[in-house]
Amino acid sequence: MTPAARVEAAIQLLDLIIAAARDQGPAADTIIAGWLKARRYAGSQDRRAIRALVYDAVRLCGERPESGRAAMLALADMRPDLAALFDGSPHGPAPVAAGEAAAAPGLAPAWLEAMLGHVDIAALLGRAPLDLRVNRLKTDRAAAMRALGAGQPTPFAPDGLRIDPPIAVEAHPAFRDGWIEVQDEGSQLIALACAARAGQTVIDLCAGAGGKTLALAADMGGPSSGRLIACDTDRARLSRLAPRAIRAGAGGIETRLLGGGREAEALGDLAAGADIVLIDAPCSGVGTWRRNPEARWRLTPQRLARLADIQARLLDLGAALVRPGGAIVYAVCSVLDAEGADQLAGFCARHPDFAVKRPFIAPGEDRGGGVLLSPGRDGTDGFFVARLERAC
Ligand SMILES: C[S@@+](CC[C@H](N)C(=O)[O-])C[C@H]1O[C@@H](n2cnc3c(N)ncnc32)[C@H](O)[C@@H]1O
Repeated sequence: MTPAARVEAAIQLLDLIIAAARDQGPAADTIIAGWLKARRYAGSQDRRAIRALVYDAVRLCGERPESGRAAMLALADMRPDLAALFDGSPHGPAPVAAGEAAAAPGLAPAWLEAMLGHVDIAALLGRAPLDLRVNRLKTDRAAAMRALGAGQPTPFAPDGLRIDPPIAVEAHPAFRDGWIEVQDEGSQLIALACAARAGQTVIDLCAGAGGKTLALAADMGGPSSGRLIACDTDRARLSRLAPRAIRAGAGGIETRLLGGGREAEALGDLAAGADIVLIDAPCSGVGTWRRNPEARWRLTPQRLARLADIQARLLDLGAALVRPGGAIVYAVCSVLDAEGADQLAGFCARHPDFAVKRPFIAPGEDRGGGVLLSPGRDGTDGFFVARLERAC
């Protein structure tokens, strides 16, 4: 493909990504993968170049742009090499018309930027390294580093490896043999905040495909040394846990599919019985903008309010599941107070029998009783995490 044709391809992709963000369609990565799959003529260099153009343009535009072309023109305003490619050549973008507007550069939609004064927003939009968690049920960090021939220990999580720039690890024997899982250091720290131990009853209330469940299983020395119950309302996600657990040598994890709004019924037998309840709640994902920068075009104040309602409900559900002396660990991959510090304040007002404890010694910044992790400060994705201990 010519350089101009790559720019035109990126414009077409941006149009799809903008529409998907407006209509709650698929994520940018999924759109790009599908689009490229259907265009076999694009070679590996074309693919890399198109992907880079798309993500550079997405990162540059804080508000959702009018069109892919407006987004690419914003990038071209900063890069004369790109501007020169709007030349009307075959398969390339049409020349810029007189008065044609480029999208305005920015960090985030104005309403969100106003809620993010306490974090480095530009760092939220930076490029993420690849973090791995070494599976202690199978190996240790030094052996995994030797097997991979790459990586450095992450600064805080004892089983973390950071690979920067990222490499494809899914095809590596160490991955196939269950030695490693792809997991941001922040997620590893959340599992560590649970301090799950052998013999305990641990509920992962929003387990998804089990990323943190597997870390909890490793901390428990394997789930057969206690009870580890992974729950979610999403059948497809939860069904991905079993094969991952087998690969990781962590068979025996119980799974429970919950009905949305009827979660308490499905968990009645566990009332006041858990040592630990991890609530890795559904959230806006503001803390993962490094990986999904277009997510900032999806969020609306209404959607944020709906998420906050679900989070408060899940916290109350968690409170009913914890035994006296047990703990809830509440986490969101968001740095918005509406999903973090404000949720914690509401919970404490509703449940005076719980006390807030710092979930780990380092890293993170204290915020409203919990801890905020952020890419600018801690090098992790953005998270809010809190540990709530129930009085004996
Ligand atoms: C942040 S994700 C969890 C990620 C997962 N813990 C991991 O480490 O990979 C939030 C999960 O909450 C689930 N969820 C949404 N509403 C729920 C509810 N009412 N009860 C339980 N899980 C819910 C979603 O399906 C989603 O998988």
